[in-house]
Parts: sequence; structure tokens; C-alpha cells
Amino acid sequence: RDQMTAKKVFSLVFVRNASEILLGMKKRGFGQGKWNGFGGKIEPGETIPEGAVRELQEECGLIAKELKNVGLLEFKFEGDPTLLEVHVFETHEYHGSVIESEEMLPKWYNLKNIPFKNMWLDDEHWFPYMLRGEFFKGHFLYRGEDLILKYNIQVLDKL
Ligand SMILES: CSc1nc2ncnc(N)c2[nH]1
Repeated sequence: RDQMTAKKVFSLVFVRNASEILLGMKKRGFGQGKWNGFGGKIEPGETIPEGAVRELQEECGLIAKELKNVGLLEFKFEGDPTLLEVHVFETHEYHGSVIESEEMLPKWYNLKNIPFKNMWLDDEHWFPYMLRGEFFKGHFLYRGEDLILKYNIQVLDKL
């Protein structure tokens, strides 16, 4: 059996201020119609944080001055051997102004009013760890995009 599952590495960046989080409404492609974090595939020759900074700027115009790695997510979709490895980051220090891109319509949400019903189903499970500042590792097995068959989340250490 082929033990070398294909792995794709992604960044996922959340911009924070004291009481809000910046989310992006995906306008096309994977995750279309959901409020997402910003990010995407890490390209050859760039580090994961470099890819995170690049994708954030491409998708919403902001330039992160610092990034904190807050967690790691792994996704499998039933019937697809690919493992998606998603490195989750927060930034509290950034400059530039938020702009709408072809991919994303950015919007600030109060932390008490996160639109989980219009987000990926996994978010409701791991956002609380991120918001509490706990470094988390989560693994999710999806059937399609609207059903999580199995998941586990562990706190690796409190940041
Ligand atoms: C593939 S599963 C997934 N969950 C997500 N949560 C927030 N933003 C994303 N882009 C996400 N992708």
C-alpha cells in the first residue's frame, strides 16, 4: 500500500485586533461562498511564513509585520489520498489597508459574532483554542465539504 500520501502545504492567516477578526468571503474556487481565513498553497522556494505573508497581501492587501503560528490543521477528504497540511497564523501587527480582491471580500467580525454557519465546518471546533491562545493541532476527515466524519484536536502547549 502506498504509504506516501501526497501532502499539500497551505497557510491560513487570521488578522486580529483587540475585539475583531478579519475574514474573507471566498468569491470563487475552493471554499467559495464561505467566510475563510486568508492563505493558500506554499510555493516552491518560499518558507511557510513567507507564503503566509504573500497570500495575505495578495488576498486582502494587508502586509503582516509579524506572524504567530497558532496551530496546525490536517484535512483529509474521503476518497482523496491527498493530505492538506494547514499552518494557521495570527497577526496583530500589520500595515496597508484592506482591499477587496478577485478572490476575497474582506470583512471585520466581532469575536463574539463569528459567522460559523457560513464557514468551513471545522472552524467552530478549533476557533475556541485559537481565541484562547492555545497552540492546537487538529485532524479532520471530511466527506465532501459539508460533513465531518471524524476529527480530533489536541492542545500542544499554551502560547
Ligand atoms: C479545507 S478545510 C478549511 N477550513 C478552513 N477554515 C478557514 N479557512 C479556510 N480556508 C479553511 N479551509
